[in-house]
Order: sequence, then structure tokens, then C-alpha cells
Amino acid sequence: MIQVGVNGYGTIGKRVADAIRAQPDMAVAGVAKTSPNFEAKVALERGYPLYAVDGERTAAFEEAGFDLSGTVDELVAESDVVVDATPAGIGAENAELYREHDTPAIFQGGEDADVAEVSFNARASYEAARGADTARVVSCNTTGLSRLFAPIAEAYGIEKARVTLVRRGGDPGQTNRGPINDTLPDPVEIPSHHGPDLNTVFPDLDVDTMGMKVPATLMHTHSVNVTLESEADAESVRELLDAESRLFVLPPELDIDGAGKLKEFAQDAGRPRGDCWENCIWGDSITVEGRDLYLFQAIHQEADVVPENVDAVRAVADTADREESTTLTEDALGLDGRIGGALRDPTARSPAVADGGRDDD
Ligand SMILES: NC(=O)C1=CN([C@@H]2O[C@H](COP(=O)(O)OP(=O)(O)OC[C@H]3O[C@@H](n4cnc5c(N)ncnc54)[C@H](OP(=O)(O)O)[C@@H]3O)[C@@H](O)[C@H]2O)C=CC1
Ligand SMILES: O=C(OP(=O)(O)O)[C@H](O)COP(=O)(O)O
Repeated sequence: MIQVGVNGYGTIGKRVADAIRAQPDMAVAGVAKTSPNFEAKVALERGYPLYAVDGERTAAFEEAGFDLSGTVDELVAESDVVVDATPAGIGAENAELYREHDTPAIFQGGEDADVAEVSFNARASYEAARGADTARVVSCNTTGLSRLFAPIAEAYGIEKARVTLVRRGGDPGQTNRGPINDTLPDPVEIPSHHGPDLNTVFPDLDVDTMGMKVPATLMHTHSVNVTLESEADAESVRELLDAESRLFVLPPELDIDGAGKLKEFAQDAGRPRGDCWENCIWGDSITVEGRDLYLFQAIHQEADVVPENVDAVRAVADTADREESTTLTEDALGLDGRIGGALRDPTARSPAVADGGRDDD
């Protein structure tokens, strides 16, 4: 069993902890937070040992009636691998602690690329992370684009890619985020940070990205244009993408017009928290004109990096190759590349549903 500490139990950390717990070869050593809020209560109810970020915070947890197992320093000492899911910039501050303990660490996309040896995407850079001391799971948007570009580059070659990213303003619980009544070029500079970030995964990819922020919380939407190096047709591209386990090519008969129905579908299908771990590509949007491919995809920002974090743990622990790890991850989560797979077989519920994961306590 790989003992995994999760430092930062917010939007990403709580999902990663549940996904780790669902794996047959991993256990959650504990989770760490700064404040004794509802997520601390959920962590304890799910049976995760709870740690405070430092000794100064322990009194607040105790006053709120939450039992602590210690501080982050002790959590790192208990862990074979740490997943750092703290807010952007805090991960870099924590890097020294992980080094001191000689504990391999996985960082998130809010950190600069130089926080880690490898920019990680399971489809594109798994092998580069094997046995590394540090890896950074690239951001939700970069993860979504890496999953898309890897098979396209292998099958057709990419001469040039152009992406407009229509980004959600904040996550559903982030009441301090916006915009609430505007559509912003964000960042206004071109390329947005996503293009250079993609180049940390695909050094030779010629890609331009433009970012926006809009008053939405559910998902990001990407408008993608790829000039291919060789001829293709829409049907063969659809088949290529449909064969990828972390890409869900939406069939038109589902009549899903946006992120709202996607989330509803995921909830109806029994996905924990209504999470869409896969990229959701509108099949009808896949169009090829000459060597130009066009499509729209939705990225559930809270969810797509979750299976990637699980694979990153196996990569740095060097316990499995890419094929073994991604298969294990997907089987344990019930990630079927369809979202509605569970609907077709009512007895086949995701093991990660309802109780937060595998019950091995
Ligand atoms: N949200 C998203 O859509 C995505 C986020 N990411 C990246 O993932 C990372 C985490 O983001 P997200 O989950 O949204 O962040 P959240 O703010 O939702 O969660 C952060 C967690 O870290 C805890 N925390 C705060 N400060 C510290 C600290 N000094 N040490 C340890 N823990 C601390 C918080 O605890 P408490 O609440 O008690 O203060 C909270 O549990 C960032 O790098 C982000 O860029 C990547 C993809 C998508
Ligand atoms: O990593 C993300 O987005 P990004 O790829 O646009 O930087 C996550 O959606 C978090 O972004 P945020 O910094 O807008 O919360």
C-alpha cells in the first residue's frame, strides 16, 4: 500500500483523497487544512486522519471539537508520497518540507512549472515522471488540452494549434470570485499562460492560446482549431478521440447542450459530486476542412485532474507503468469514458460513489 498524504483538502484535495482511497494499492495517510470548517467535518466523517497546517492552528480545531492527528510535518513523515493541493503558490513554499523528509511530492497546476522536475499528464508524460522526486499535475485546462493533443499529434501530426479558453469565473463555492456580469479577456495578454504550460508537456507543439473569464462556475469551455500535418476526415477523428478512455465524445442523441446538463447527467449516472473526470467533446462539433480540425470541449475544472493525481502517485512511486496505472485508476473509480456507463448496467455502480470510496478500514 502506498501511504498518501494530502496537504490541502479543498476543491481538488478532497476529490483526490476520495480517489486515492478507492485504489487497491493506496491508502490515505491523512489530510491537512488550515481551518476547522465543513470540509474538516467531512474529512473526519470519511475516516481521514486530520492534520493542522501548523501548531498555531491546533487550538482552533480543538475549540471547534475536531480531533487532530497532528501537524503537516507529522503527516509528511507518515506518507510515502504527498499530494500538495494547497492554494496556488503555497505548494512552492511547502517544497522544502517535502525535501527535508525525502518524500516524493505531487504539486498542482497553480504552481509555476519549475516547482517540479516534470509537468505531468498521464497520457502524455507518465514515463518521464517515473521515480521522480517531484511532479506537477498541470492545470485543469492544460490537462484537458494535453489529453486531446496527444492522440491527435500521434495520428496526424500537429502543424499549429489555436485555442480560445472560455474559463469559469470561480468554483461553485467561491463566493469571492467573478465576474458576475461581464465577459473578460483574462489574461488579456496573448498567449495566455496555457500555451507555454502546454509546451512544458509538449516542447515542440506550436500552439497559441487566448483566455477569457465569464460568469459561470460549472466548467470551462474550449474552442479548438488544429491544423493537422496530414489529411483527416471528421469520422476518423471522432473514432480516434472516442477510443481514448479520458475523452468522452458526446453523442448528439444525449441532447446535452452545455455544462449544466453535463453535470446533471454525471449526477444521474451516480458520479461522486457529479464529477466529469473526462474531457467532454461535442461529437457534432468535430469538423475537418482541408487539414483544419475544429471542435468544442467542456472541462470540469474540479474533476479532470483527479485521475491524473492518482496516476502521478504511481509514477513517482514507480510501482506501475502507464498502462497498468491508468487501467487501475479507471477501474477503481468507474471512469468509463462515457459517464453514463453505469446507466446501461444498473448493478455496475462506481465504487467511488456514496461512501467516498473503498471501505477498507
Ligand atoms: N479549483 C480548480 O478548479 C482547480 C485548481 N487547481 C489547482 O489546485 C490547487 C488547489 O486548488 P483548490 O483545490 O481549488 O484550492 P482550495 O482553496 O479549494 O483548497 C485549498 C486547500 O488548501 C488548504 N490550505 C490553505 N493554505 C494552506 C497552507 N498554507 N498549507 C496547507 N494547506 C493550506 C485549504 O485549507 P482551508 O480551507 O482550511 O484554509 C484548503 O483545504 C491550486 O494549485 C490550483 O491552481 C487545478 C485545477 C483546477
Ligand atoms: O488551473 C486552473 O485554471 P487555468 O488553467 O486557467 O489556470 C483552475 O481552473 C484554477 O484556476 P483559477 O486560478 O481560475 O482558480
